[in-house]
Amino acid sequence: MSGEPVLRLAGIESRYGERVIHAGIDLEVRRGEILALVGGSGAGKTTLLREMILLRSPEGGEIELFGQRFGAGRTLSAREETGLRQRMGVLFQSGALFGGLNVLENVALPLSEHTHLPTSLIRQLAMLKIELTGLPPEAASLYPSELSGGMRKRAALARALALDPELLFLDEPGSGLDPVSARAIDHLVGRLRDALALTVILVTHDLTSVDLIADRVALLGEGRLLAVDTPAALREHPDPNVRAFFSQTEALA
Ligand SMILES: Nc1ncnc2c1ncn2[C@@H]1O[C@H](COP(=O)(O)OP(=O)(O)OP(=O)(O)O)[C@@H](O)[C@H]1O
Repeated sequence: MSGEPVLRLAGIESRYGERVIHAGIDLEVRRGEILALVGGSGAGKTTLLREMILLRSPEGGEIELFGQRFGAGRTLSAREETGLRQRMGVLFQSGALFGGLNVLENVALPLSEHTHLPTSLIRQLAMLKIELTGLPPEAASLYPSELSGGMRKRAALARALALDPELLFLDEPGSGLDPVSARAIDHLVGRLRDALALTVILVTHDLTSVDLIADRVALLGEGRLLAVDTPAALREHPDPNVRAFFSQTEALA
């Protein structure tokens, strides 16, 4: 993976009141790669994810997304923000599907909000995304409460892909799933990355998932990035804290 960076973090500082969560994070995410963001509970993964998806502004430092810079010193205009949002898809941990809408309506929603396409075309595009995520066509008319955990993740993924994003954020995609379903989601993410030339940022606790699909891993701890490298290299890393993260996490798994 040697694509140009689509996302760059420079000196990111994040605080809640007096509490420092990030004390200077530098990271580049290259086009076409799957980068896993890992770290102990409370390390600040979700906070960093929220900053990357424009839901939170860092207290210091700068983010460059698709060449556009923003952060503590520069806020985006509403128009710039909308432009960036349309180029990224987010799969939230909860799935965040609307319970009152069926799968087709959930997946069609971003298309009806952000495009002026005719309804019939929106339905066709939504069906395409539903099928891309491995759901059977019959699932389109089901409501979230009628889906299994794995199907719910797939439906949420179909919605995240609705606007053909270049960059996909996945927050704990395997959470709440049995190991077989979690591995199926990993394989799906890997296939979608290849088929759609996506760049993927994956926040996870699941090291099996990291080994299966991540090209690189960024390990957060002590307010900084302790290491960024391939999963194999991090297991052999010279810093014992980095190696310890992997052995402790594996011992707990
Ligand atoms: N809105 C908030 N206000 C105050 N403190 C917060 C807020 N959100 C998160 N924190 C604190 O910031 C720290 C980092 O939280 P964050 O959720 O980013 O970590 P995480 O690595 O995603 O953790 P986990 O793996 O447990 O989800 C935690 O100690 C958390 O309690």
